[in-house]
Amino acid sequence: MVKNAVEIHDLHVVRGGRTVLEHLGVSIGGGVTGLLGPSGCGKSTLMRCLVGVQQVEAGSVTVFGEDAGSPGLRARVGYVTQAASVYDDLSVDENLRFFARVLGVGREHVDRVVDAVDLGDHRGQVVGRLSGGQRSRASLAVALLGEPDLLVLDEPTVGLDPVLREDLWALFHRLAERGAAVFVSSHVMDEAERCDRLLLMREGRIIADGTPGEIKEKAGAETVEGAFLAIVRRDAA
Ligand SMILES: Nc1ncnc2c1ncn2[C@@H]1O[C@H](COP(=O)(O)OP(=O)(O)OP(=O)(O)O)[C@@H](O)[C@H]1O
Repeated sequence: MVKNAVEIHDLHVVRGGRTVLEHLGVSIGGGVTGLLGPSGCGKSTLMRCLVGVQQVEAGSVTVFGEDAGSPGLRARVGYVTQAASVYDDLSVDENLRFFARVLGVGREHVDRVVDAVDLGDHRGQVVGRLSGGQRSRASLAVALLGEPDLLVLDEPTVGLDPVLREDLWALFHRLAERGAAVFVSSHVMDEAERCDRLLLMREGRIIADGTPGEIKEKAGAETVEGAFLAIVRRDAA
């Protein structure tokens, strides 16, 4: 199990003249860590910092001891954005074989990741004709090709039906059990319970950090959503 996959210190990000992340500090280790907060609170921006594609005003982000985005991290970090990152005019198989070549991994990995995301029945189908959920699973399959030690998943379950959501969360836990650090964002509070550790975010700051149980207990709330509201009200008082 990875202990401190990610170390963030005093991270400050301004986008479009607005402060989006405010002197944020946090470490992320093994297991499934959820980043939850309302739309626009800065989740995607934080994830972009982890993979080294966000311009930052101040602070540092290291991943496995190296600066985020370093070439040495390329094979160790898998990143799935909200937009599908596969080619629409290629089939699932063709996409995976192409990315396997780019990443320098053997073809046998294609079978593994197709099974992992349960796209076996759609291998030969052109991605442009898949449903939104199937397309996001194809993107996830690409991210799994290199067997990353850190998986950064930006709202991977948006638009998926409850059964697929359940399957994907089970997959995240299987990956974490095999030793990967899995960092998943969501703005759906009912996904919180599925995380080993939760970071609640609001307006560029982390306002709670703990297991779902710890966060609820500390806030005196029955649900994570209730805890979020209680913390916001307490902060405003
Ligand atoms: N390219 C950009 N230029 C300027 N500002 C941006 C840009 N992208 C995002 N922002 C702003 O940064 C803030 C944080 O956006 P971000 O996408 O990180 O939020 P989020 O929590 O991921 O939201 P969502 O859940 O809706 O995806 C928002 O106020 C947004 O308007």
